[in-house]
Amino acid sequence: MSDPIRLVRLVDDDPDLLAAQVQSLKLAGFAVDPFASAVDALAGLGPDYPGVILSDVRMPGMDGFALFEHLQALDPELPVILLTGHADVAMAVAALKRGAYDFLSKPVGADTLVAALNRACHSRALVIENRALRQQQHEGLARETRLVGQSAVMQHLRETVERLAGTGGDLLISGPQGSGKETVARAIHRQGPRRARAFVQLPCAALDEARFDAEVLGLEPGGRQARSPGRLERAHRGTLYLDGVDSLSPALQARLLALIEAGELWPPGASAPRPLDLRVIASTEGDAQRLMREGRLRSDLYFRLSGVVLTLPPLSARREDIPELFRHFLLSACDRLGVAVPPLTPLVRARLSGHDWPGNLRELRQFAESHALGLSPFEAGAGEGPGRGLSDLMAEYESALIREALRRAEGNATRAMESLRLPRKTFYDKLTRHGIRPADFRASD
Ligand SMILES: Nc1ncnc2c1ncn2[C@@H]1O[C@H](COP(=O)(O)OP(=O)(O)OP(=O)(O)O)[C@@H](O)[C@H]1O
Repeated sequence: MSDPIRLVRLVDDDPDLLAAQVQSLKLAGFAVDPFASAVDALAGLGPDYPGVILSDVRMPGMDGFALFEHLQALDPELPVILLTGHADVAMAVAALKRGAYDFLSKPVGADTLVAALNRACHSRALVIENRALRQQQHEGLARETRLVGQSAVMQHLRETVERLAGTGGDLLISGPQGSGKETVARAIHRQGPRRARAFVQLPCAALDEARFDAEVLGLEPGGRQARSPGRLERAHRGTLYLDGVDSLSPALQARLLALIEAGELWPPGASAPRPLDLRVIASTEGDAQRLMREGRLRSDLYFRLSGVVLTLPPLSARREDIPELFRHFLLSACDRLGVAVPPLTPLVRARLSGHDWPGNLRELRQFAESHALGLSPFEAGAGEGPGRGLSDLMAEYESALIREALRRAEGNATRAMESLRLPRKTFYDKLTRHGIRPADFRASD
């Protein structure tokens, strides 16, 4: 994500305090719109306001709590920070439970205020970005995450997804690599009661002790709150997808479970806990019960999640879906790359019907994408120089995909690695092999 917009609508009926706060926030780099009353602050405010609200509580006429109620009705995801006196703390805690972003007891130190506003702006930017992405999906990208396939297994799966989505409960999805676990989890989220909230993926394979605090809790080394919220906080009221939960160490599984079960988070320095309300969907590559027996999945976590277990079959068990899936991936790729749809050759057809697809849908998708790019190894020969064999073409394709992922992630190696779903070591090995440097994809300041 690019840097968030640091825009604050500031409400205080005391003109001196208002002027002082405007000045200090501007000095800290915020754009500030000051208002002397809640009614003025509401005027002209739409549901997609890109900034955040900072309001005093005690004001004549409409007070800060009433302003919060109006803002909740306008856009429940708009961060509202309330500045309270000692006497209002109980009500402020109640407002927090109803969705206020934070409250700060007066007098507030400049650092505390700036840190809270930075976090709120970041969270707002994520919400706005998510909305834009959702909009794009509705406008055509929906087919990227549609559950394609007419086999009996797929039809049954679609019905199950629809039924489970409505229950809002936690669940576990198991299936071989690339078989569609995340796609199914997203479909359940999208059709469920939390669809307007975030779907946050947590790639468990990438987490060790050090990265757990940063990724899950949004903490910097040393325990300070980072500018961007952790994934748990981002998933509040939405769905948290624990991708490959069995790859987390047992100790981290226990920590994660304790956090989820507590139903609240205590960011360092916070005056009250933040509520944490999650739907948890976890995935494992192997059979979850076996993983539990082998000690790779803690039994308490298993029992929390295993009320419903969905098992996805390998692609080889539903071969009749292969042609439709291939067409779907090919059309999506051509659309995205802006290239004409290449014809299906007998060799490609033979591959589709003859290969076992151990990498399941991901492998089929990559095959369709390489065909869209004219890199299909089975079509090599015409137009390709002598000596360019299958492995050259595959290497070229792999390098192109990694570069594209880094470009999209603006040079952020972790994000690129996650989007490619590669383990850290494999990703860095590939960077070395192809001579790719993430820094080359970062915008120069
Ligand atoms: N039923 C489906 N219809 C269309 N596309 C699908 C379907 N299932 C999966 N895909 C696509 O196949 C690819 C792999 O799917 P996904 O990432 O959901 O698998 P996964 O099981 O979560 O993978 P991993 O084991 O690596 O975590 C993705 O590109 C996804 O968009």
